[in-house]
Amino acid sequence: MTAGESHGQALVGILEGVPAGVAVTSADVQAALARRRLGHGRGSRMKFEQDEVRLLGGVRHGRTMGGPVAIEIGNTEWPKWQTVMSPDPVAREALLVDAGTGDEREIARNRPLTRPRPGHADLVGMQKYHLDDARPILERASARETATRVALGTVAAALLEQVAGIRLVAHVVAIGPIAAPDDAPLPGPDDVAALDADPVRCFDPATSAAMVAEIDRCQKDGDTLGGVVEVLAYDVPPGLGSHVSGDRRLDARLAGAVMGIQAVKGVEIGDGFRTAARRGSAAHDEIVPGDDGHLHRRTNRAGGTEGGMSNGEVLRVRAALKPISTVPRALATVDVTTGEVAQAIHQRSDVCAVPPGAVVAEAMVALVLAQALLEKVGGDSVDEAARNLRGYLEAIPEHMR
Ligand SMILES: Cc1cc2nc3c(=O)[nH]c(=O)nc-3n(C[C@H](O)[C@H](O)[C@H](O)COP(=O)(O)O)c2cc1C
Ligand SMILES: C=C(O[C@@H]1CC(C(=O)O)=C[C@@H](OP(=O)(O)O)[C@H]1O)C(=O)O
Repeated sequence: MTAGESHGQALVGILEGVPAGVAVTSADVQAALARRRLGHGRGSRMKFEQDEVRLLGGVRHGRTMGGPVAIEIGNTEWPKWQTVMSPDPVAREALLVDAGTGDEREIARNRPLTRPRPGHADLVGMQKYHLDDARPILERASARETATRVALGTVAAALLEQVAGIRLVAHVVAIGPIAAPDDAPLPGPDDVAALDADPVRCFDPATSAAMVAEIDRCQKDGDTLGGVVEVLAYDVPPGLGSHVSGDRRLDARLAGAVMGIQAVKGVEIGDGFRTAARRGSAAHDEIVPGDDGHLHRRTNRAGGTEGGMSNGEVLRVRAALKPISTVPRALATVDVTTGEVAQAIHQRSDVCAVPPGAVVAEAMVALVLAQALLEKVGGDSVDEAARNLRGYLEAIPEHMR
């Protein structure tokens, strides 16, 4: 669960069900949040605002204790917003459009937002809550909230690695029309530093350069871009999730969690939509006996799930993000106070949020996998969960592994 607004004092996240003994520190969370701030095409806010992390509960001396983990992320821009976003009532005069400061930015902050942006939550939110100002809607719709998901995802990722050796990596495979070749090598878990160093989190250098150029062209044109990200999870044991009901299927749970990220409009597991165009003989992953006495797959088109369960292959989840809806060359809308045609709100925004989208998608996959792993193996501590996992895996007959 997360709470907090884009320009509020802080965001707060609570993660329940974490076993004791997961090694995690504020520095780990801070490092994950720093990765979410990276990416060519991010707006000016990413440069001047900082994420101030505080582990408020559930962790002692660098280890979880078994209770809910609570993480606060302070917004360092709060002093500028403390009147506009004050939780307690403020004097009416303080909210007048020009509260006497003459400062253009102050005036912009106080002005009611009456020109809803096509593609954002503004208009439908105003309709739903009977509002004539979009502020209360966009504050919570904003993807600022994804900072909290990444913070909680850090705990989930630590749990996955420490219980099961599962490691995740996320990368960008397309920005606008520029896509990495289908046969480009996949990044492994040891390639995270290289991806962090790439301006668009793309593993293919030539594609990365073309993506940066496309973002620059787009910015010059006063426009915005979307794209496609991919999350890979290595060493996921078979049997997480379940075939027995739709809501327990791992693929369904991954799709729901990833689709829940702001701006995500499509989710694929494995080859997803491309599989739909193939014949069955070219769509599935044949099972072959290996020289090592274990079972192997010739391919991994399924992307690590069959029948709603992880199948032991690398998990591959893709998400399509639409272009940012706060378009600098603003789109047509209506001013809801006058009914006149107008240009949509635009003060500042990201040109492209696909690289941070990859980091957020990784966090969501980590959260889903952590829950599915604990459902499978149980345990109140990391050691107990790891022991249970070993017991489960050892009980799979040798010739079936
Ligand atoms: C990391 C990230 C950053 C975003 N930055 C912006 C932004 O600067 N401006 C904007 O209009 N939308 C931005 N968005 C997208 C909006 O939050 C999103 O489009 C909006 O909440 C409406 O939800 P929907 O697109 O899922 O329908 C961002 C999304 C993500 C994942
Ligand atoms: C603050 C973040 O992203 C924000 C997400 C967002 C939106 O509408 O989703 C709009 C922008 O905020 P603002 O309008 O204040 O510039 C982004 O900067 C963040 O990711 O930390």
